[in-house]
Amino acid sequence: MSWTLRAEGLAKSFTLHLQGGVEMPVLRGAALEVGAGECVALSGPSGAGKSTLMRLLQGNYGADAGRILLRRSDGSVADLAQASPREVIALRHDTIGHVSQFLRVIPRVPALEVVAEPLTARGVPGEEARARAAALLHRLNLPERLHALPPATFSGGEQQRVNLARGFVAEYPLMLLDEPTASLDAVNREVVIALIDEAKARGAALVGIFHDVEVRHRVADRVLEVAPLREAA
Ligand SMILES: Nc1ncnc2c1ncn2[C@@H]1O[C@H](COP(=O)(O)OP(=O)(O)OP(=O)(O)O)[C@@H](O)[C@H]1O
Repeated sequence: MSWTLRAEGLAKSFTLHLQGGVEMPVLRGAALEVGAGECVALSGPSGAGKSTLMRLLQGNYGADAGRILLRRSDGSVADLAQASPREVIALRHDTIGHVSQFLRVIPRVPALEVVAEPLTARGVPGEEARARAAALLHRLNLPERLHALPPATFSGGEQQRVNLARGFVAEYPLMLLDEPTASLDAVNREVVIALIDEAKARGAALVGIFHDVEVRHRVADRVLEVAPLREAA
């Protein structure tokens, strides 16, 4: 199986300015390879560095050392760890899909537009993009009356479903899922499990943090243990 994500030798420390600039290492020599159609779950105790690793894979944090190789849909390979801010934005546009627990949106943009945006940004005509966005929102049981409203006032679970629809509406080679079912009821949790299975079937590589053990068990092909550094040392 060919890899879509290959990260190696990743290191990340934080500088604690409130404690006299002391350096706190969180990751050292972290490595992860994920193939097309595979889902890897990050596990490990609270504070071990799972979210930090996810942020590195998303290009939110710069790595102190290491490589994050990504295979784009045209077969070319990019190193996210060496990418310029402009290249990071381009990779998020066409290669890295992301679903976080919390929705960050531009104020006053309706939910339907929030979900359709990754498609229109790729050149899909507006009407088709909105139709695909609406179909996904329906599948996630978001009431139609909410589609035209900005999600700022939505409940936690409604916002999470908008976030999920935005993440799954376009076909990214790599999907990063940070607690994608945290605020969902059992019915919508099943929808998310089906969306993950479909993404795997079309050849996406997925990395997720799933605190819901049943969800993790059902979607993950492998579990990567992230061990706390100070205990590991
Ligand atoms: N921006 C930051 N500045 C300083 N320290 C940070 C920062 N982000 C994370 N840390 C620290 O790095 C360590 C790892 O945090 P991280 O959020 O990656 O853990 P986690 O495994 O995702 O934990 P949880 O399961 O509780 O979400 C923690 O000790 C945390 O306090």
